[in-house]
Amino acid sequence: MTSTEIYLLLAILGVLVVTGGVVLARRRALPPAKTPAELTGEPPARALEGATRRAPEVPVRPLTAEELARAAEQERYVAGLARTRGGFVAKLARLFRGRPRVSAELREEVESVLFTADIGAKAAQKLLEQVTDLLDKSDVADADKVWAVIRTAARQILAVPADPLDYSPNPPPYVLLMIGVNGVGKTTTLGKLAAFHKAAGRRVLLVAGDTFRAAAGEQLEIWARRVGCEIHLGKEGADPSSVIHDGIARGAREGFDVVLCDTAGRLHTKKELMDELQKIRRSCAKALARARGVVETEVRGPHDTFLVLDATIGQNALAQAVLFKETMDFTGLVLTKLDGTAKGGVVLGVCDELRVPVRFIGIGEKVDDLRPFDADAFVEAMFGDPDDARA
Ligand SMILES: Nc1nc2c(ncn2[C@@H]2O[C@H](COP(=O)(O)OP(=O)(O)OP(=O)(O)O)[C@@H](O)[C@H]2O)c(=O)[nH]1
Repeated sequence: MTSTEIYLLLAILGVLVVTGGVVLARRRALPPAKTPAELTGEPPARALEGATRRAPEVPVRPLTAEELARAAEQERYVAGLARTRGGFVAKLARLFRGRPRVSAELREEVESVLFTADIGAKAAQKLLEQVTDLLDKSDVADADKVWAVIRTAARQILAVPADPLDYSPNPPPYVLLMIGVNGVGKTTTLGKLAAFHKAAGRRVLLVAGDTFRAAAGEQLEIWARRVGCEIHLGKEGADPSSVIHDGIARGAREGFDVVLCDTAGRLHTKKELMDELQKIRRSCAKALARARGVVETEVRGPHDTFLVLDATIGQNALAQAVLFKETMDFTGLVLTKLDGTAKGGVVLGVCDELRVPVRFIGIGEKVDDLRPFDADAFVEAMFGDPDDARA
């Protein structure tokens, strides 16, 4: 090796040593690489988990028994009112189908549906006014808005202000008189009501005040056996006022919580039969006054009198109720057979016209096919989700 070659080799070695020293020195000067924990600021275990973690799963809370019962109840309500929903509500829904925006021209069509529905002219007018108001504000309105306006107006009509029923008067028993035209469902409703009270733990006495028709007493006896409650029967052809008076007196004497009195069906046009109802009402007052130890004039009548209306006759039920009211006071309404008719919209008509609360509705013939009336649940079942109804 020549001396030149030796110098060259030494120079290369020198460069290498210096470069290596610089790199080592720089490495020492750099802080160590951060761990995932240090980068995220989380404790080490959680930070490492985080690298493989998915979005947190929201635990599905099982429904409570109460929520399940409520959902089942609404489902039953909806099923029971399926035919009613198929009436004017379905017709309205068809008008809005496929029209996300509706013009004022639709007003006439809405008017025609409402006024041919079995909801009575006044209720129809109220619903129409709401729709017109909305359409007047602009040339076109969102179909959803029109639908919502109809729902809200229907709810306002149905929500007749009323105190909740008081089944615990002091002293007991609570006395209810059931009245109405023949075949509307008085006896059946009483049987279902007996079951309703029994389930609530009340002692129930049924009173067979329909002494006109022998089969009526037997029908009520069948209900009493089915429900497991007692019955007070008069002789066939006996004066219904006296049978009902004695039934209430027995109810008070024997410590019943609830006394439910049936009456014979009658047409509101038959004066003598309507007079008989007045006499029955006075007998109730007399029996209750005795039970309370007060003078008769201090009691007006039974705690409640329910007029039963058959929804399948539509607007005729409304006319019936108006005429009944002229001669006999009633504190509540029961609309039966809503399961079998597209004319259930009459509920709107009677609520609007009479401003007497609907207390129960019948949605079938079975013992549990009676429902306390609830305006919200009814509107929900009738109008439901607009998209569903318009589909
Ligand atoms: N589908 C259906 N049928 C009902 C309902 N309520 C009563 N009914 C039926 O209507 C018919 C007449 O019922 P009743 O209870 O006998 O009527 P009522 O008013 O006592 O009759 P009268 O004693 O003759 O005045 C029976 O066949 C009942 O089963 C209901 O909500 N839905």
